[in-house]
Amino acid sequence: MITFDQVTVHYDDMPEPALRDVGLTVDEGELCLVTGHTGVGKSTLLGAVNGLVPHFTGGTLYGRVTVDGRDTAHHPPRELADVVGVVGQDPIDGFVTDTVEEELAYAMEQLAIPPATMRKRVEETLDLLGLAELRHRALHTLSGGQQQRVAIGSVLTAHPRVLVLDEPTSALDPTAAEEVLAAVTRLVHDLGVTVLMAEHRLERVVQYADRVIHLPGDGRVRIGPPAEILRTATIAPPIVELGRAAGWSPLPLSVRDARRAAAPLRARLAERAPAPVRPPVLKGGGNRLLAARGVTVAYRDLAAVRAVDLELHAGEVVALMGRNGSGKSSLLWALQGSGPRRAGSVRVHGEHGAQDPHTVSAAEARRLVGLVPQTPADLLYLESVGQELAQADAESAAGVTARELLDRLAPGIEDATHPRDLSEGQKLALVLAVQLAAAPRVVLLDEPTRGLDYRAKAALTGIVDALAAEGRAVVISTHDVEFAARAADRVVVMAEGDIVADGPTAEVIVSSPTFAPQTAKILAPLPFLTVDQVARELADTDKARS
Ligand SMILES: Nc1ncnc2c1ncn2[C@@H]1O[C@H](COP(=O)(O)OP(=O)(O)OP(=O)(O)O)[C@@H](O)[C@H]1O
Ligand SMILES: Nc1ncnc2c1ncn2[C@@H]1O[C@H](COP(=O)(O)OP(=O)(O)OP(=O)(O)O)[C@@H](O)[C@H]1O
Repeated sequence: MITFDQVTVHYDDMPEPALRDVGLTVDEGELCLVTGHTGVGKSTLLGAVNGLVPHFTGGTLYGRVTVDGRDTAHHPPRELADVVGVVGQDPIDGFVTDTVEEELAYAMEQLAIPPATMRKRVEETLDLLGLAELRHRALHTLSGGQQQRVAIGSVLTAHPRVLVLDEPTSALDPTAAEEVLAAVTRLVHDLGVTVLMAEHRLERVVQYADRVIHLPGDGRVRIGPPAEILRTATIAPPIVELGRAAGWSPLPLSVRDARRAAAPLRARLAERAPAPVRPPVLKGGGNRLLAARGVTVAYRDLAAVRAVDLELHAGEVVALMGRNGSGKSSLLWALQGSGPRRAGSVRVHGEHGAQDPHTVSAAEARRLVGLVPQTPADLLYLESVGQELAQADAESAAGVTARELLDRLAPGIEDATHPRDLSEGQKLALVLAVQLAAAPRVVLLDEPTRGLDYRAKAALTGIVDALAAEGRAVVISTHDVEFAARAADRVVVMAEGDIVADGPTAEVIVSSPTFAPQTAKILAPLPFLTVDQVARELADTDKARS
């Protein structure tokens, strides 16, 4: 269905090609997962399938890509729209209309599908993706996850035979992600749709993949069965890390298989008490940095945040979790001061006593509370990476430079590169570096792991740990349960604008079928959250024995 024949893609001004001599064939009805570190060329590979690369991105494509027999060199994306549906990494970028219903119908209108069929498919898709209540909403008023669902829906309505999905679940809550992936898998199994999907959160998708295309980073690709590729890949979900640490063969890829393989491991770990979980940071242990009382955010008659009380203390890393649309971003913007707040108060303790970031100057507010938004590229406006970094350092008083932070998150980005030409993960890493260099008292990160590989997430965990150790408070709104398990001491869960749970990470997420990380699911009832904890425990057991 899709063939790449000796494909090399070279972007102008880049020293090395993004793809080099790639040859591969994806059969009809196959679901292929594309993996690789941040910025290795996954989006480039996906973009080449419908000709977005190079027709829209610039650069040069050598070799030949065909889809359903059509050569993309001679068919621009528009002429492939009846065969290939593409969902890009940033849903807002792809929207062409104003409301949910219009967006769902747009692709079909372009293909001149009869109105009666269109109507039926729009209704089906609204149900399939849980969008019925939002059908008349303006797209720009939707939460990040709601927008991502619309983007996926708008592609599905056209019934393409090939689906190209670039990180399709990055903004979705765990349940929504499962539902969307189940829907995609059904298309593959029942209708023979061919899917090429790039995703960093392998724990969510690997069990659905027929084959994995791994980009090791030199522009080439390896393709093979998931278990075979993941045995040696530098990128692996927790389940695979655990399997490697425990020496399981064959490597299980689903929690169910892993639980079976894990019986001896559970027995060995159970021998030792006490529980190994990282001791929860006591709430109130550090100084109180932020106190929010009765914070209410409403958009006309929709109450997004309802009278929320929240305290943040020095040294805390808090994960803010909850369904799409539960009010997380609205709460963060209200805490930061520039978002709407209908009622309530926010006090941040800075050099000049307790201040409301909403009433001080923008520069002062930045030193109190820093926020990295869900679409970080909005914050990049200079001509080069170097200028962005220099500007951040000029404004900051922190001991670490923005360049140092960037190199820890995404190594190898040159000063001269235009921010526009960075991959999504690289853009995020740049914005994180710029914001964190300012070292505000309270750091708010809205879904900061989109586009980040496991290595970058580990680096981000290290950076937020260091910020906390310096006496700052960090709040991370995230759907990435594996990241939350590693990075956060405390988890706050929101539902429909309320805080419904607040406590130490282990307590809040282990007991939750939605938020439990893979390690917890595999080793339950033992209280392990991460592979690192298991590995440490095994090392200690070995030491005790010898
Ligand atoms: N239009 C462009 N012009 C110049 N360079 C580009 C362009 N698009 C991407 N690049 C570069 O090509 C490389 C591969 O980018 P690509 O977006 O394919 O990576 P990716 O694997 O999808 O990354 P991520 O995991 O962050 O989504 C990156 O180094 C990026 O900076
Ligand atoms: N400008 C707006 N106008 C109207 N409604 C809005 C607006 N912004 C957000 N909403 C609605 O408020 C609710 C909360 O949105 P918010 O973005 O805070 O959720 P979230 O928990 O961050 O979601 P996600 O996990 O999908 O990012 C959602 O139902 C959303 O549709």
